[in-house]
Amino acid sequence: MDVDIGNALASAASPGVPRSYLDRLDARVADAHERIERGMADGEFGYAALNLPERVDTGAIRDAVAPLDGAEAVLTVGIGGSALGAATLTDALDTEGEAYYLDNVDPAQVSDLLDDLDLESTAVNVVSRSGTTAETLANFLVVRDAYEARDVDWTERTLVTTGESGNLRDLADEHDLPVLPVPEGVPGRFSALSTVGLAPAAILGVDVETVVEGARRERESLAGSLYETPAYAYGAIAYALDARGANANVAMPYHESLETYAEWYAQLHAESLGKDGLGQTPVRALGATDQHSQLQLYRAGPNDKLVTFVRARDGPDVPIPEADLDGLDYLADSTLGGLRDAEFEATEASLADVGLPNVRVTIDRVDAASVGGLLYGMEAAVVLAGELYDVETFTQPAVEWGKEVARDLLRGADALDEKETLRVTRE
Ligand SMILES: O=P(O)(O)OC[C@H]1O[C@H](O)[C@H](O)[C@@H](O)[C@@H]1O
Repeated sequence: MDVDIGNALASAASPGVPRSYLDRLDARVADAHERIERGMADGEFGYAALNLPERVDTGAIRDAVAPLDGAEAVLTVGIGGSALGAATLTDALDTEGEAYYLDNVDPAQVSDLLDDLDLESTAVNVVSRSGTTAETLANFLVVRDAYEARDVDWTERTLVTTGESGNLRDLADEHDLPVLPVPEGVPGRFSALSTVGLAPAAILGVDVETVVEGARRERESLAGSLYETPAYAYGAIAYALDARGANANVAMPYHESLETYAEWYAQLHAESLGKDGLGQTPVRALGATDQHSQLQLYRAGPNDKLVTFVRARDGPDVPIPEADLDGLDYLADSTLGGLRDAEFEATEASLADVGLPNVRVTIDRVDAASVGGLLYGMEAAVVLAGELYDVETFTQPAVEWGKEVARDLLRGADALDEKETLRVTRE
């Protein structure tokens, strides 16, 4: 990936980052890079994720998914990092068959989806790093029950990806289900390029080797200067802008197929950097759609955000048919891609015009190699930012707190504290 951070400099934006500060920050980037390389070399928790392009065994993934060959759909049951990386890949890339995700415990959604699916031809992919996540286990039990109710053998259609122990591992052992291991030292939100993210894509015919190859090329670009490393340039500018008041980080891809990427990035960013009272609030947006909703606020609201555009240089296109209509002459000889590009450039210019910092991330195409590179690059950006913020990038204690409390409530514990109430009701 390439990044253009020009519109985030103090010469173009307010808040903006002075070049002289970036030059000084680059010395810290060099130190952070050394720390990251050391963590990678030692396989330290979290840093090990950046080794995945060299370490992930796509052959083992292919072997594990082989029994599911012929499935027309894959239903992944997982949540957070155990669903978002896979969903980003299967939404971005062409698949042979449909990918569905149960990453919520909404009863209406779960039953509607199960009612609609042809379970006979649907593979089930259950993913939980810890093997204990309540939502995932509950959904899996409901899915299993639905297969049994329709007399379809779920054990022949299920693949599990989990750790060495936990409830999910026990279930897999009990029913002799094929199990892919979660990689050592890789937190869920950094697992897109591992068994966790790649297995559903592999079942659906995605060229996962090329995804990994794209990530490997991005890995090769990691060097001790933000001026040489697109991923670090992005991580450094986001960090420096946050310190200057850009407290929101808007991911705005200009490709419908990258809409889920913005969700993936939101988790990666928020869980990694939202610590010790620090961190930008991630916002998901989609170009050109959100030009017709959120853009009003971006241009005319407070200058408290960084907008990150993600777009491909090249891709499929559709000509806009001629129409003999007054006022539509500007569409003559144009294409949908041309219109989208013009809208992107107009949006970028409109934000630059009011000094709202924005960054342009460019990939070659929305294809396996480029998406692999994008995911890897953004992971490296977040790891670098974590070093600059000096936070514990790879933990998520605040999320764990909520998980514990939910479990206690289900076990019958009383509400923790008296909740303050001020109810306003209709007469
Ligand atoms: O893969 P699991 O152990 O089921 O965890 C799923 C998700 O659970 C929690 O919410 C964590 O904060 C996430 O980082 C994780 O991705």
